[in-house]
Amino acid sequence: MLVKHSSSTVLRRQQFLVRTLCGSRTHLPKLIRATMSSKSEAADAESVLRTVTPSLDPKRHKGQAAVIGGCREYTGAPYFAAISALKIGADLSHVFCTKDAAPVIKSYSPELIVHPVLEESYTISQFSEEEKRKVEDKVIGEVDKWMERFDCLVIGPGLGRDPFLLECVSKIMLLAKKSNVPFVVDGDGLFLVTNSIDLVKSYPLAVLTPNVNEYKRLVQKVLNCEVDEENAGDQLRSLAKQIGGVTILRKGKTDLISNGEIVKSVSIYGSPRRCGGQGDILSGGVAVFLSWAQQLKSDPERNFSPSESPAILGCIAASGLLRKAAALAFTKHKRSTLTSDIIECLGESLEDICPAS
Ligand SMILES: NC(=O)C1=CN([C@@H]2O[C@H](COP(=O)(O)OP(=O)(O)OC[C@H]3O[C@@H](n4cnc5c(N)ncnc54)[C@H](O)[C@@H]3O)[C@@H](O)[C@H]2O)[C@@H](O)CC1
Ligand SMILES: Nc1ncnc2c1ncn2[C@@H]1O[C@H](COP(=O)(O)OP(=O)(O)OP(=O)(O)O)[C@@H](O)[C@H]1O
Ligand SMILES: [Mg+2]
Repeated sequence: MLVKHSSSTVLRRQQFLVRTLCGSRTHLPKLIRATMSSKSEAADAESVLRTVTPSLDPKRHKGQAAVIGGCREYTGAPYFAAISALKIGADLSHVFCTKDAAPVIKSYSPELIVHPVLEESYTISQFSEEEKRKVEDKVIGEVDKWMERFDCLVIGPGLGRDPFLLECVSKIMLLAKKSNVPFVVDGDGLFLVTNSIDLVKSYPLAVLTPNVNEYKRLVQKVLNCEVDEENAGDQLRSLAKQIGGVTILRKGKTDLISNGEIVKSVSIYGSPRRCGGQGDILSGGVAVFLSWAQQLKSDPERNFSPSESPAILGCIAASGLLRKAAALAFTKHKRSTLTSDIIECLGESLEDICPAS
């Protein structure tokens, strides 16, 4: 069993140090000072959530999200991302996964539309190159016929790292870009993108949501250096700029968000419980809030300033909501808090900030 190392003991120790020191920033431990002094502006996540979340209007069309992910090893991650998108407000949520993963994901919930279309190398190992190309075309075609219905994609939760599957997913990214569909890249999608940065470079509707490992690999590959905690905000800005202004949400105790121009931070709420799957909830949330923010942008009565990029707003809103739901779930379940408990708290948390009526 893989157990995620909890950083809460370290954090508790740091918080204790902050309280016992005399309050001057110059006396704070280096790591804490670094987080506080990085050039980022604290976002008002609740206000962004109120701005971006639409009222429930029966005239609106069905908003659809799709998750590209789910393979033999991982069925939880795509489920968490897709069900979170639904719980937050998507009207339909699709999952495109491998044939082995599909019945499992379907069995978790009848709410999801599950497409068993992705193929891994082992299923085509006997095929000639030409036959493999035909399979690839079929996979791409299966996704393409749905593409125009999607308001946003999440690419990567539980995708795995099979080379043939990742090759197909890189073609799906090209399709999404051609159709101007925004996408959030997470999990193994980031493994793919880190090795082929051009897939997302300069696409303004791409959001990358790296965790600590994924961020480290991105920094090493793109900036050719190590993660610099002392200048976390500036380094994130450089990274996003270097990738042509894509938006990056660097997950951590404080979530940092940049599009190469501005750097925002979200640190309200949160939970000390680090159960796996919280990043998947976040990716589904970013997809929904990003597509809502994009709809706001197209409203002629709204004047969008550069700091109100839909991708940035989507990240701030999703981060604020996930952290609130995680905090609420923790008050109820304490040490036994699981990702599904946090998902159950998404509705109550959003309702608290943006009542439905
Ligand atoms: N219940 C589930 O199904 C969950 C599945 N998850 C999925 O699990 C996958 C991995 O996510 P993590 O956050 O654990 O990923 P990480 O990249 O943080 O680490 C995963 C593991 O992969 C190893 N690794 C690192 N570089 C590698 C490489 N080049 N080739 C092969 N292995 C390498 C690391 O040693 C580590 O043990 C993602 O697809 C993610 O979405 C997670 O979202 C958590 C929940
Ligand atoms: N140390 C922390 N303290 C409080 N909240 C945190 C901490 N680290 C991460 N988070 C919150 O949890 C969210 C998910 O981040 P995390 O680093 O767990 O992602 P992940 O590793 O991709 O998760 P997953 O297990 O789903 O793959 C972040 O957006 C952040 O809001
Ligand atoms: Mg993850």
